[in-house]
Amino acid sequence: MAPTIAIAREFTPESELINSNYEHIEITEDDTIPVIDFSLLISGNPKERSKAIKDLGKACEEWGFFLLINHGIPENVKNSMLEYVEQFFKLPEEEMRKFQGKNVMDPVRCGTRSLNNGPGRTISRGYIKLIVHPEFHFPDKPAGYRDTAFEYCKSVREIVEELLKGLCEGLGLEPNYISKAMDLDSSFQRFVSQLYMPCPKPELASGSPAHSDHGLLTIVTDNGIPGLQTFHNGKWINLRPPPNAVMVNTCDQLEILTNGKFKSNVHRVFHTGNTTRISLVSTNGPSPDKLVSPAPELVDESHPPAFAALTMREYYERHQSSSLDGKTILDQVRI
Ligand SMILES: O=C(O)CCC(=O)C(=O)O
Ligand SMILES: [Fe+2]
Repeated sequence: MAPTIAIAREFTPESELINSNYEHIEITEDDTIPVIDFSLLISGNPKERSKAIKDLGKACEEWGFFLLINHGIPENVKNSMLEYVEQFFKLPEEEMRKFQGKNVMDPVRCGTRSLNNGPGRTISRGYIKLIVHPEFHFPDKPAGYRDTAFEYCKSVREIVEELLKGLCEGLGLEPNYISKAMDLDSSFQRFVSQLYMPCPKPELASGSPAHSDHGLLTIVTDNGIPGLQTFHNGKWINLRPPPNAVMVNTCDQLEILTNGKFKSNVHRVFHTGNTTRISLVSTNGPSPDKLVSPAPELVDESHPPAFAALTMREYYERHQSSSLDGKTILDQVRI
């Protein structure tokens, strides 16, 4: 079942391990995680919509994270996607090798990642990372995966567009401000699917490192096996979303664009136990060649520009070729 191919940069030699600032921190639960009802956001009822817009802005300011319900992604599409991911990682090694990719900007990359987070603390996960917009790159195996994924990624873009409209309105900007300024007709959308192997020795478990995402908003769903944690008020919060909710992260370029008003979310995966976690992660960002800097409308004497401009492409390249610990890349452009 375990995929065995690997990409060199995905292995971090012990000598290069970063001493994370996010280790040895309390892990807790929090029942005040914001929940946004998408049906109210797109509702024709102005009162409902304006309440949803207010809650959405508050979630991005205070958490950089929220659960989204009534989002309209059909349950059967999500379930098929999860099944296809499982089938994909069962493909024979020589089939998978075709999708391996060679460098971080390749539109199709898959492999395994073993994270060596200290003596005996190794986890294994299979991943496939695909650029799905403006051009749709996707493996042709297993049969049906590509077509279902096309629908799934399109639904995600539509949701993101509506969320961004709501966020713009909340900021006092024209609803299509971000869409126009960041040329979202050719938005940079990436689809990542990860399969976290069971970790039979829970005391040794770790997961993907603490990081914030590139892009504007990330939409995450999973197979119901928990593992994702968000960093909030100095603690790690376990996320246990109800099955009908998707998880949404505010990402670095939304923090840049809003000149720091919305905070990108630091999160990680901490997977333990005898179960396999599968996640579907879609990052949604500006058009690859767009220079991303604070919106002039959100800059004034008391809010000087907090970030230097960088293209989406360059930001992504840095993000993919660095060892991340929290907001590593955002800190590089912070003024
Ligand atoms: O696998 C997950 O649940 C989330 C992974 C993640 O944070 C990412 O791919 O950026
Ligand atoms: Fe992430």
